[in-house]
Amino acid sequence: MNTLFPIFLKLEQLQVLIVGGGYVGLEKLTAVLANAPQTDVTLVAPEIRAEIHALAQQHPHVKLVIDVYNPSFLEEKDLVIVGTNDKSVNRQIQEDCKAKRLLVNVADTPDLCDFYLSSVVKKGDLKIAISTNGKSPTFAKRFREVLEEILPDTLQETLDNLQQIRNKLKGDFQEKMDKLNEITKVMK
Ligand SMILES: C[C@@]1(CC(=O)O)C2=NC(=C\c3[nH]c(c(CCC(=O)O)c3CC(=O)O)Cc3[nH]c(c(CC(=O)O)c3CCC(=O)O)/C=C3\N/C(=C\2)[C@@H](CCC(=O)O)[C@]3(C)CC(=O)O)/[C@H]1CCC(=O)O
Ligand SMILES: NC(=O)c1ccc[n+]([C@@H]2O[C@H](COP(=O)([O-])OP(=O)(O)OC[C@H]3O[C@@H](n4cnc5c(N)ncnc54)[C@H](O)[C@@H]3O)[C@@H](O)[C@H]2O)c1
Repeated sequence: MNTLFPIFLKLEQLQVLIVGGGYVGLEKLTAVLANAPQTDVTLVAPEIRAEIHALAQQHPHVKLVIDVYNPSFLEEKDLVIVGTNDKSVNRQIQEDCKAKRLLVNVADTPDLCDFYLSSVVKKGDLKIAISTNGKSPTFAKRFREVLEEILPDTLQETLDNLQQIRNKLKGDFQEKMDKLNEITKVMK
């Protein structure tokens, strides 16, 4: 049973720390910015890949710090993603986060994660997050590609129309719900 509870974070209102500036750091920073480009992200590592520097130049809210991790980096942070190549450092950061009740993801160690990143399907305002319960990120990626292919581009128009109708509907909550369920019946 997949007991993960999905939520959609307003990440641009939060302070994110990424520790590690290698491939994993790049992958996770890319995932954050692809969804929430204005997020305040601090990325700390003694060595930071050139692609990360390039991303930071395009995203003014990304701050790069060339340093090794120490607990002071956790101050004022809401969410932490860890991906150094030193397992003992990763474990130490996870323990520091737990002590401060910060939510933490240790990218290559599911047992140490409070949350996983998901594969994300985007069609305009529609966003679908895919989880395989950690069983196969590659399956999640492939399934994202399948959904991206089959979802029609007209979806955004449908959502915009539905929003307009929703804003215009009069009556109490139940009446509005009945009307919206009626209009969207064709989708079944
Ligand atoms: C979805 C996505 C989101 C993202 O990262 O943005 C994501 N991984 C992606 C890609 C990917 N990651 C890996 C490969 C190589 C092939 C393979 O192993 O399959 C590929 C494929 C590729 O890159 O092509 C390696 C890998 N990943 C994890 C482990 C450790 C382990 O399983 O023990 C190892 C092995 C390390 C090793 O062997 O040493 C762990 C996790 N990866 C997760 C998410 C979480 C579970 C999500 C779920 O429930 O499915 C979880 C648990 C934690 C987390 O990272 O949050 C993103 C696809 C985005 C997209 O394209 O749509
Ligand atoms: N590359 C992948 O796709 C992948 C996938 C799954 C798991 N992993 C595992 O994840 C880990 C990281 O992989 P990678 O490819 O990003 O490694 P990498 O060698 O490219 O990068 C490691 C990063 O960690 C930083 N670092 C090391 N010690 C640090 C410290 N004390 N404080 C802050 N930063 C520190 C380094 O400066 C570097 O930026 C490895 O253990 C790897 O086996 C990698």
